[in-house]
Amino acid sequence: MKICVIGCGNVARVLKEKLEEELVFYDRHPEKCKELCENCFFEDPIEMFESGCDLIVEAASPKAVEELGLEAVKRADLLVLSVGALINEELREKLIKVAEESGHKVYVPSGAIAGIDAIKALREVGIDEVRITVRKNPKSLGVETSEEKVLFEGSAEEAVKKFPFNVNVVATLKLASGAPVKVRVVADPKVDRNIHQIEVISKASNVFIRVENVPSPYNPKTSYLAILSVLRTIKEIAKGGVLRVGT
Ligand SMILES: NC(=O)C1=CN([C@@H]2O[C@H](COP(=O)(O)OP(=O)(O)OC[C@H]3O[C@@H](n4cnc5c(N)ncnc54)[C@H](O)[C@@H]3O)[C@@H](O)[C@H]2O)C=CC1
Ligand SMILES: O=C([O-])CC(=O)C(=O)O
Repeated sequence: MKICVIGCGNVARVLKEKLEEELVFYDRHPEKCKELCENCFFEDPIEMFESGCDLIVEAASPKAVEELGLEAVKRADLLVLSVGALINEELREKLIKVAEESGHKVYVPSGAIAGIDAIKALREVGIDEVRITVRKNPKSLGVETSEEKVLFEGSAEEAVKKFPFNVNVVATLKLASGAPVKVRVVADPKVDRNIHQIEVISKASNVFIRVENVPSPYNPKTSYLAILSVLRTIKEIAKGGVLRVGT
């Protein structure tokens, strides 16, 4: 399997360390790819997409999904990590349409959260409410404060606009649940983990999820779990397999 990666940052680095598949990269800053590997990067994303990718992994930014998502999914299956971009219904629908027309898939891994399996199942009875509190060290949220501070309370749509590199998980919750998602973002100098606390209220179950994620090695904003989730998704795609576990 040949995997083409958009973005040569933290996620890309770990993929390079952990995967045995053939990997090639593109980044709007080619010097970042050069650091990663001298001979396996492209300066032009379309050239990379046309080099015969089996899977394109977006590990860059919501902006990259807007700029390159459609061109990517025309040519291969696409895994989107900057899920915040998909909260935009117009872009999401276009991406789905192009994927259908070209016979490709769009994968959205669970990323830095858990419980997507139950949330998808509960959709069958309708979900009344989803709430998430994202708690990170102030440094990860780009603020300075010596005490706990609520930076944001509002909708998923507003949250992803305000914190494009910190709350992609909110968009994942929204896509999985189909319900309104109420978001709080808290800067907490006492924590050194990225903590996501989720409550899902429905007729069939109330679900309470708390993940306390170790930040990833090259970017503390991004939880290591998010990269593990990408790795596992790629391995399951590569393996095919008949046994599918989880909703
Ligand atoms: N779905 C989820 O649960 C999670 C999603 N993420 C998202 O995954 C993405 C990757 O994360 P990291 O590797 O930690 O970020 P990073 O900041 O370490 O690396 C991103 C790389 O992408 C490049 N890039 C950004 N915009 C681009 C564009 N428009 N075109 C080409 N290259 C571009 C940057 O130059 C940088 O080298 C981020 O958007 C992050 O917010 C992170 C954590 C959890
Ligand atoms: O990695 C995390 O903890 C969450 C994150 O940055 C995001 O959702 O964008």
